[in-house]
Parts: sequence; structure tokens; C-alpha cells
Amino acid sequence: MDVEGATWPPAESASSGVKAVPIADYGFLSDGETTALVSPGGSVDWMCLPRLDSASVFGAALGRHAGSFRIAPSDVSVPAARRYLPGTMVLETSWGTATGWIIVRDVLVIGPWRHEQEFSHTHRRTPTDYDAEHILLRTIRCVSGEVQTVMECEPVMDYGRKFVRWNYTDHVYHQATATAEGSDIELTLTTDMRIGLEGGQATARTMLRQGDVRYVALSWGSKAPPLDYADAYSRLVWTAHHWQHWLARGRFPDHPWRSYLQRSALTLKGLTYAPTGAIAAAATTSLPETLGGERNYDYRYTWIRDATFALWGMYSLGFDWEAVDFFSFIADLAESGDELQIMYGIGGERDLAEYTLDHLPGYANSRPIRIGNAASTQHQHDVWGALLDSVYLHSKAADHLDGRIWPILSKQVNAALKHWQEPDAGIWEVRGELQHFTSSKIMCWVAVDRGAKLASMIGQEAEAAQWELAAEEIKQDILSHGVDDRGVLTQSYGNSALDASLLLAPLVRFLPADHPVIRATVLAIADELTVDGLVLRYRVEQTDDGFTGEEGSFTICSFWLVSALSEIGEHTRARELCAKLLSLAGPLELYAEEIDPHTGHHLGNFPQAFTHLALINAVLHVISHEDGS
Ligand SMILES: OC[C@H]1O[C@H](O[C@H]2O[C@H](CO)[C@@H](O)[C@H](O)[C@H]2O)[C@H](O)[C@@H](O)[C@@H]1O
Repeated sequence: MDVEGATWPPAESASSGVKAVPIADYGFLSDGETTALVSPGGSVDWMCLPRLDSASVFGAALGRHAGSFRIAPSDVSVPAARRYLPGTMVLETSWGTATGWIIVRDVLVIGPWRHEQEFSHTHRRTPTDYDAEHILLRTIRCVSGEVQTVMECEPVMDYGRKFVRWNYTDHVYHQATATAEGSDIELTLTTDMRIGLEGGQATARTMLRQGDVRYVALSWGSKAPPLDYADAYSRLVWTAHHWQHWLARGRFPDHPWRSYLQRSALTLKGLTYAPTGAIAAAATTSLPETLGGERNYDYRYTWIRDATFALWGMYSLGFDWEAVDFFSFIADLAESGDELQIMYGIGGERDLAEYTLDHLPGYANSRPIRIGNAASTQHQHDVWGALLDSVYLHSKAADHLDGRIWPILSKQVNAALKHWQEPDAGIWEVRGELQHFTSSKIMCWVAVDRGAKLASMIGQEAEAAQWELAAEEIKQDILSHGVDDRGVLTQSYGNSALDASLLLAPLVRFLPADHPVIRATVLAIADELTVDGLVLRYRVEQTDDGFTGEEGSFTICSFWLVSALSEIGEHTRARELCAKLLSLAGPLELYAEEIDPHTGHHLGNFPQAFTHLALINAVLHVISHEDGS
């Protein structure tokens, strides 16, 4: 962790006096298998190996003794500038010192597909042309003057519990390996700097002069690391081009807000676990929703809801291959015969039993740190609608429904029909008493409505007619029990609380956007469920969600409000809110789950798919109105 926070010196750890890095100041790296967070101070404070949901090897974001990997000038802790190389996931940090300037570039390396002689042990989807190389590469270039530069690599395996032992290899002073008892991970550090081994730390200190270049590669797989700068540089360039080519597949409007759309698309792709097609909800666990509070969860899993909504966002930008992979992931799971869970491990694991890590202090002393997620065994009745809607969207455009998917889908429609009258934990996964959540019932309507449309698309007319009738019955039930005296959709049957999940009603076309119930609901949420214009999920004092403490505004809900305001014709309000939300992005245009409406600080796991997918939908809504379409 940085000793000085860059733009936000917030919560101070009582035990250490060290300031936490503002969550949204982290840079996000991904190779489609694992992810990393890099602080403004040049420290990799979060990386889990070999998968993004494995135990961390760098865990300083949750406790400064849990491992970090820093490259920076010896005497400066705040960089001059940071950016992604345009259209890529290559992070560039520029450092100005009293004596000169260096530029550090960080990347998780992707190279050409390399399983030619033997099958991959992890990939289940159709092979692509590219593959993660399992290398975290950091390059340094001195562009003027001279700069004393330090590298400190201190991994601690198993979330900071297993200290490593370093050993040199035959590449004298230029390569060393790190292992820890009880851990399968072997790390190899290769560099053209001279490494010293000090306990659990591999370090280098060197004076770089104008024109000097250096690299450091940390690798953990079978692919050989670069042995010289030229090789390192060409791998960085290959990876940069890979991201740019991927991005070029999308359709982005020629608009000042384009970069937010592009960063969101890259982030969603970066949260995708390429071997299976699963999309993780976020790259982290237990970044807190309230500083010092207990609302800390593990998001490194794939929720059907989050992932299918993400595909919705990607689809609007022209990306559809990711959907094919994700549907195949779902098909693998569904064909095993068990009921569809609301979430899975990114490798398809069903058991995500939750436990806490009590040895870590947590981000800004926010405890507990949770691994696993107890919500995985919940009944959340929106899940069938989320899946059906996503498949419908993709099938409608292609005018084709994959034969493998149909039996799975019809099973989900029947599940919605069987359970829609029962209470559930809802889209917000409350851990209090089950309720008749109105938004869950709306999503059951979505499941049956889309099921009917898909059935008709493939000529199953009898089923289509039956489901159309059933969908209408659900709709009438909602309108009879889930609307208050003001004509506003309520959080649950018989309870007049507001809930931002009802902003989905116009977005999923439950009722036409000019219907009085939709207009009243959107305006009530805009006026009564906001703090400084930012939307809360619900009022914590009105909702038994099973936790204590406040939470910030939920950014997905604020972006949903932008889309919903657009839908009901409140274009000026929609645009103003959208502009405000974009102005609250992190310096690298990334978002966590929540924003504290009083301070603008980002809270919760990071970067979060939910926020980025809703951003895409909101921005496209606003831009399409500007275009007059
Ligand atoms: O509010 C309590 C719940 O918070 C988390 O769930 C939230 O994040 C999920 C992943 O993005 C999202 O699908 C869900 O709609 C959100 O409410 C947490 O994962 C739950 O365990 C927790 O009960």
C-alpha cells in the first residue's frame, strides 16, 4: 500500500498509520485468467494465482503485510500521470523526480494460442488465437535525466499466510524463484536489473539514465519469461495490439463519452475468465461498502444476473462472441441436471461456502474479509428472467436459437412458473426474511414473456400461447399487489418502501415507458431514493437485509436511473445525471460498486461489472437521444 494516498487520504489503519489507496485509484490489469490491481504509487496490491478467484499472492489491498510488488523512483511516491495506452489494458505510470523522468508500463501478458501439442487443462471453450502467458510484465524507460529506481517484489502466498523463500537460478543475479511451503504456486522473477534476495523480498535498485530501459517479469506458468528487454517489449506490444484488435470489433459512437464506453467494454472483457466464458462480478473480495463496516463480500464469482446483464451491455456495443461462450458455460452447468444456481465459481464450481479470513486487517480496517459467498445457496427469482432475456436478445438478432440451449431455457421458464408466487431473497440478496419482492416477480414475468417469444421463434406455437397467458397472469398479479396508492411499484407486496431494482421495469419492457405506473415509479425513485442525485438500492432502515450499517449509493442503480429517465422522456435530467456520474469515475475511468454521495469516494469491490454494464446502457440511451434516434 502507498504510504501517501494520491488523491484521497481516507481511512487510516489504526494499527499501522498507513493510509489506504482510494479504491478507484487502482489500475486494473487482466489476461483473461487472472487480474491485478496497481496502486498510483506503483505497487501491485492485489493479484490472485493462478485464477482471479484463487488465493492472493499480493494482498496488500487488504493488509499491508499480505504481499506487494512495487516499482517506482526511490524518493517519490506520487506519480505525475497515469493512463492506459489507448484501447488497451496496458497501464502506464509516468514519474517525475527532481533529477529526471521514468515511465513504467504494466501488463498481464497475452500471446498467441500455444496449446498445439497437448490439450489445455483449463480451457473448455472454442480455442481462440490468443492465450494468457501467465506473466506479469513491468517495463521501465528513463526518458530524461536520471532516476534512482527501486523494485521490491514481496509475494506472500495464501492471502498473506504463507511466506516465500527465494532462490537464485543459473541466470546469476537476474532470475530467482519463490516458493512457499504448502503452496503449489512457483513464481519466477526475471529481470535485466540485478536482484538481491532479502528474506521474503526480491529487490533491485539502480540508477537509470536517459535512454535506459529495463524490464521485470514475474511468471507462474510453463511459458518461458522474456530473457531480454527486446523480447519483453515485443510481448507488451503484442498484448497491446491484441486489446486494440478486440476493441475494434465493437461499435462505439463518435462522441466525447466514447472512452467511458471503451473502458467499460475492456473491463467487462477483463472480468471474463476465458477458459470457461464465465464473467466475474468484480476482481476483488471484501473491498468495503462502508469504511470500517461489515458489508464486505467476495465478488470473484459469476452471478447469472450480473453476467447476463453484462452481455446485454456488450451486445449493445456489438460484441456477441462473449455471449456464445457464456451460454455454453451455462449449458455445461444446466446439462449436469441440477437446478440452476444463482451463481457459480468461474470454473463452474457449485460450492462457494463462505468463510472469513481473520488474520487480515481488511481495507481501512473493514472486517471481516469474506471468501466464498453465502448468497450462492439463496433462491433469487430474477435469475430465470435474466438468463431468458439475454438469450432472447442474442437469438432475436441472429434469428436463430441454439438447439443445445432450448431445453435448458424451457426448464427455466417452467421454474419461473413454478416459483413466481413464492417469496425469495431478491436481486439484492438480502439475508433477512424472504419477501415477495416485486422486482423478482417482474423478472419472472420476463422469463415467461421471453420464453413465449422464443418458443414462437422456433415454431413451438402451443407452448408460446400457453406462456403468453401465464405471463399476463403474472403481470396482473404484480399490478394488483405490487403498486401503492400513488401508483408506484413497491419493493415487495404489501410494503410501501421504494427499491431501485424497480427501475428495471421500463428497461425490460414490463410496461410501456409512458404508462403512468412506470412514470410514477421512476420519478419517485429519482426524488425520494436519492442522496445528492445518486440512487440508493433501498433505505437500509426500511429493509431487513441482514446487515448493520449504512451503504453508499449503488452505482448500477444511478446508471439505471439515467436509462429509465431517458425512457420516460426526461432527457435533460437523464443527461445531467449521466454527466455527473461520469465525472465521478476513477482517474482511469473505472468504477467500484458504490459511490459515497457525500464525498464521491468509490466503495465496494472493484472494478465492478454491474456498474460498467449499466454505464454502457445509460450512455447509449443519452447519446441515442442526442442523435435524435
Ligand atoms: O447486499 C447484500 C449482498 O451484497 C452482495 O450482493 C451484491 O452484489 C452481487 C454481485 O455484484 C449482485 O449480484 C447483487 O445484486 C448485489 O446485491 C453480496 O454478494 C451478497 O452476498 C450480499 O448478501
